[in-house]
Amino acid sequence: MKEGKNIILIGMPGAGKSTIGVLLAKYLSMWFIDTDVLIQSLERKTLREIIASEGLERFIEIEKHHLQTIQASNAVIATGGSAVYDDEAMNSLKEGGVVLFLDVPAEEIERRIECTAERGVVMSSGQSIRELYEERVPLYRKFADVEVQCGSRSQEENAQCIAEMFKRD
Ligand SMILES: Nc1ncnc2c1ncn2[C@@H]1O[C@H](COP(=O)(O)OP(=O)(O)O)[C@@H](O)[C@H]1O
Ligand SMILES: O=C(O)C1=C[C@@H](OP(=O)(O)O)[C@@H](O)[C@H](O)C1
Ligand SMILES: [Mg+2]
Repeated sequence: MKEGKNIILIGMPGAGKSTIGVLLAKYLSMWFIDTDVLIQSLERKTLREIIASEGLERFIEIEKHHLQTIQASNAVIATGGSAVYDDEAMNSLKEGGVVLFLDVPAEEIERRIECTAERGVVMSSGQSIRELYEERVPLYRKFADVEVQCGSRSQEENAQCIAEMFKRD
């Protein structure tokens, strides 16, 4: 990988972007940015509060704004699962590095996420995780340079395996 390039993680909520991302940054001596944490600290509200007060569409606009203002290099960037709803934001992230889709099967995501309302997931009322997965996978694939199957390995194994891919480059 070219010096200074970012590694951008995309995927479903609960796929492990945040937990694997921080390990990957440690293994590769890179910065780590969690865009959810970034948005919360800049907005001084939790994502759940933003979604509750502003609604889903406005949340996506706020997320887009903050994703477009990221000026990072040599960073692992863990995005929120809804980042792919905005083409411009994703293209601006993609310009700065390699986009990895961390794919975890819908059944495993269902096991990991007990309450989508509590987590603040961008989904319509009555939509199931499986339906959300089917809606989003084409979007994750649209922006991904690499797809990594993360369902059957531990977070450390996933991070090690991804780190090896980049050490070889
Ligand atoms: N193999 C695994 N890889 C990543 N996370 C896992 C794994 N197994 C269980 N988990 C759990 O799933 C959750 C993943 O959450 P998180 O990293 O916040 O995902 P995301 O940022 O993609 O929403 C964590 O609670 C983590 O402990
Ligand atoms: O997929 C989603 O709709 C969302 C995922 C969350 O991030 P994680 O993917 O890190 O859980 C966060 O950005 C927001 O609550 C919306
Ligand atoms: Mg996360």
